[in-house]
Amino acid sequence: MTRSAGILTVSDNCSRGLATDTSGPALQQQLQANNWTVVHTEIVPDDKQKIASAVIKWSATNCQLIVIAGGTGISPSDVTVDAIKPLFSKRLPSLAVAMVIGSLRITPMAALSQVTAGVVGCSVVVAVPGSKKGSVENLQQIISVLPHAVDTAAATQGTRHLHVEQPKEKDTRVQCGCSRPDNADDNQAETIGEQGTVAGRPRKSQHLMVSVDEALRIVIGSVQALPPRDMLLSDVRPGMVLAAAVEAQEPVPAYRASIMDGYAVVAADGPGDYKVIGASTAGGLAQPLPMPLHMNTGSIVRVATGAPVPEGADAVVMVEDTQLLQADNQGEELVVRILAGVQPGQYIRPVGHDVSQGAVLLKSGTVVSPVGGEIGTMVVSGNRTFSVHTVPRIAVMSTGDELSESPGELGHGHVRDSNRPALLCALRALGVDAVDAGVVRDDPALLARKIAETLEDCHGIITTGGVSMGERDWVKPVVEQHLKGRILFGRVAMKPAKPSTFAVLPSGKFIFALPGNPASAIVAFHVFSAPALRKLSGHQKYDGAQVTAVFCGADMILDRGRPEFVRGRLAWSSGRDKWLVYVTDAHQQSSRMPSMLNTNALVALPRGSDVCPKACAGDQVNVIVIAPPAFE
Ligand SMILES: Nc1nc2c(c(=O)[nH]1)N[C@H]1C(S)=C(S)[C@@H](COP(=O)(O)OP(=O)(O)OC[C@H]3O[C@@H](n4cnc5c(N)ncnc54)[C@H](O)[C@@H]3O)O[C@H]1N2
Ligand code: MOO
Ligand SMILES: [Mg+2]
Repeated sequence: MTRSAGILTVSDNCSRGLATDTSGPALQQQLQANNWTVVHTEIVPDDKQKIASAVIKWSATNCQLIVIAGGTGISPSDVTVDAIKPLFSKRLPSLAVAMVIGSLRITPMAALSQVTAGVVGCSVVVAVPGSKKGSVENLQQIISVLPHAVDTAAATQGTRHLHVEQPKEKDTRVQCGCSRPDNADDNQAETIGEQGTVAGRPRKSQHLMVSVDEALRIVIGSVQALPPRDMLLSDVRPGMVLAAAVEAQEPVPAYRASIMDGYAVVAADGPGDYKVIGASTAGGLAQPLPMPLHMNTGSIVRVATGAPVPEGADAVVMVEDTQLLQADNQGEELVVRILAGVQPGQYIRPVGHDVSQGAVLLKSGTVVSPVGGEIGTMVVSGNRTFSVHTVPRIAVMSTGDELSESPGELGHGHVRDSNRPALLCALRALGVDAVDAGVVRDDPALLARKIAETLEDCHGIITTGGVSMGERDWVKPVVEQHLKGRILFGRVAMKPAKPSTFAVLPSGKFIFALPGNPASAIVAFHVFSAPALRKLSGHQKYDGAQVTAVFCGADMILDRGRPEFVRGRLAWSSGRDKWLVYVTDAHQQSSRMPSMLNTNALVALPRGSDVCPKACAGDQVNVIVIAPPAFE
């Protein structure tokens, strides 16, 4: 029986093409010789996010073994271990010990390596040194036990129970992804109720509580910028990101242009009376001389702002600095007096004055802003099409039997579906192609079908509701059991939005399963989904506007249980010459949609304690800016 493996080479030099990867091919040969099928190979730089991203991606494809070569040393650039450790649902320290003991027999240098192993999802991940010899020698120490290791990891995943579908399954513990099988405090394995019934539902969350930073790292590591495509300017919208630099195909202006309405003159002629021999108007219409206009010393040509300056002229005189001496009976000017002295070059924009041909006007990665400057500059460049990252197509689905879509009277126990319109609006503001996937009832089979159908033509989906501990909170089990997705986190230490969930499906598409409480859904969207969507859209800076030099306008009580994202209003205080942030609303319950009103910043408050119960007016706090700050 062959098993699947991926080999990830971590090396700055190899990824830049400055060195040849010899470890990857050597490991591939070694694995194949031991009956493994190598299904993925990739080279990434020493970059935590890129390493974590590859591991998450391969793990989501059910790749059984992931061998990472490189970045396990002790230099500052060695980040492999830091990148993968937070992803482990289980550490496998003895595999690392076996590698070290075996390698020490070969070289004392093995004492300096940080070889590591653990479980990510259903994949066993092993990090070995980057040298060809070191990587092969280390893997050799454990190669005989790896088949058993991956089978056990996979079998454990197989016991993952869905409380609706496997009523006989006793063990409610979760063994994969972000679940925490080994945390007795947080998981109550035994229940007295029959599985598949309300009484038999798990009475503790099955999902590891991760920090906001960790959750964000996982999200960002799981998505990549969508590929570029050529686009006509008329299709470019704010929020789109250029995937290639834009160079000027032509100079601007393409001809010597007048800066003023007046007369083109020969500067050396100086003040005096001159015959007007023609006109150059914007658009280059010339009368009576043919284009290009040419004039000689002793004569002048009437010019408009932006019109071509005739050949032979080297300055423009403003009409205000002239006097009309003679006109014909059709009203045409015949003789004009130049009143003031003239400097050569005055009021003429030379060719290429604004934009020189070949200049890089917009760099790759430029985000098209609503200001209009990027679109205008793209036009000016003279290009027809532009390489732009594909815009993510993201669906929003509300889940819940209680949700009403119609504006009429509400039935008892029903609530209006506010999350979906709110998130569709937030998505559109990001420049994302937002798809309304409607409301779906709390029915696992229906939910699975609707999510799968929606994802057929979307890159990802945002659902709200059904991710907590209720007996009709089906979204997490549906993702894992029906859709075979990998939940990368299912609880985050934050208030609101604790049950925020992120999962990747075997297709590589993702699900943000956000809590149903309206403020929770919107906060989680801005903290997790928005950065991911910016990255997907091609933004090079995607982590949101995290600002630190902001001060509390008034005291803010700190929550004792969880770090809190308080809905805040950030405004420039001209009186105090500072950015101050105030809580929008004293009622910050996650059920209260109006707490989002006037919010332009999420204030990231730490957990409170007896020693530090509040952030005081004037204290510096961190905020995530989610809408333009105010000037009040
Ligand atoms: N035993 C526990 N109960 C709850 C926990 C917990 O840890 N243990 N967590 C609480 C937290 S925190 C949150 S947040 C919510 C999350 O709930 P769900 O994601 O399961 O969402 P629902 O149960 O479906 O709904 C919660 C609430 O939100 C309203 N809702 C849902 N969808 C919408 C919508 N589209 N528009 C407007 N309002 C919506 C729904 O009617 C409920 O009132 O769980 C806590 N419980
Ligand atoms: O996390 Mo929930 O959003 O506190 O209500
Ligand atoms: Mg619930």
